[in-house]
Amino acid sequence: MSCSSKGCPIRVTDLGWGPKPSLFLVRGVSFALDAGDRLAIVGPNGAGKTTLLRCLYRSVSPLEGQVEVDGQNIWSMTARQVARRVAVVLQEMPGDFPFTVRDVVMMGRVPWREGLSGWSDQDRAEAEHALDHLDLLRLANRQFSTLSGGEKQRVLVARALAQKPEILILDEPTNHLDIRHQLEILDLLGALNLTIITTLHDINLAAEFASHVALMHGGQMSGFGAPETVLTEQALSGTFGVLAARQQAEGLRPHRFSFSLALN
Ligand SMILES: Nc1ncnc2c1ncn2[C@@H]1O[C@H](COP(=O)(O)OP(=O)(O)OP(=O)(O)O)[C@@H](O)[C@H]1O
Repeated sequence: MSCSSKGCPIRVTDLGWGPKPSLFLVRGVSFALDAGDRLAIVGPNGAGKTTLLRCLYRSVSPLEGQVEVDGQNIWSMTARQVARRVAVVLQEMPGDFPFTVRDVVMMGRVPWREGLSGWSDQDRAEAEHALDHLDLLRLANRQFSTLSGGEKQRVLVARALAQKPEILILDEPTNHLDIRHQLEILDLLGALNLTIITTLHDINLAAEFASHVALMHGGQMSGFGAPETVLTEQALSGTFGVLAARQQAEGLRPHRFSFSLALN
């Protein structure tokens, strides 16, 4: 597997992390993605999805195992080197801070800034391109804090794209978005030619979006592979404690599920 403009491979081997050695929140997680693959991580609340992501974007150092980006352990790289290859869109919204939308998107260029130099023409061009791509040019001079949740989310995706990453990691990118914007953002992400790793709570959206699905439960990855292999009625029912029923195939949407509470 080699690096290209179409994203970059990532390999996770026997990964484990917790706030202390006696408390692992994720453990024994292994998987590999090739350049351009799209992974959706699904699982119930508290399964360890966000914790796993934190290990992948070098926020916390694993207690066990390793994460390699294009064959290189991310902890043998500087934070800046990783930030040039891996961008992150998190659930938490920055608080009430006095930046415009354009300022926030420009922050994506920080890993590329040399020393104390100001923004280069390329930095400005990449930020404008990202603003345009997310249909944000008309909001570029607005204060970020005045935006709706959905608009903020799009700005944070634009900031990540301005970073020109090869791997894009997202934690619930469809949070705060109405159904139209959910579909739009996944459509946009799917067209990016990057390696994408995202948590998603909506199983049907995950099945449509992803080339690979990982099922997380109790800090472990209980399934990994193609959506049609991993997302079975039995696996979903067991993992989420519900009754999952696969619906009749509908043309381009063969993996749709409906869910109901399991009766004890
Ligand atoms: N620093 C910490 N110390 C102790 N427990 C923690 C810490 N961070 C997270 N946890 C716990 O670890 C578990 C996994 O949390 P995590 O946020 O990874 O789950 P998640 O699958 O992303 O959940 P959700 O779908 O609700 O966002 C949760 O029970 C959480 O309370």
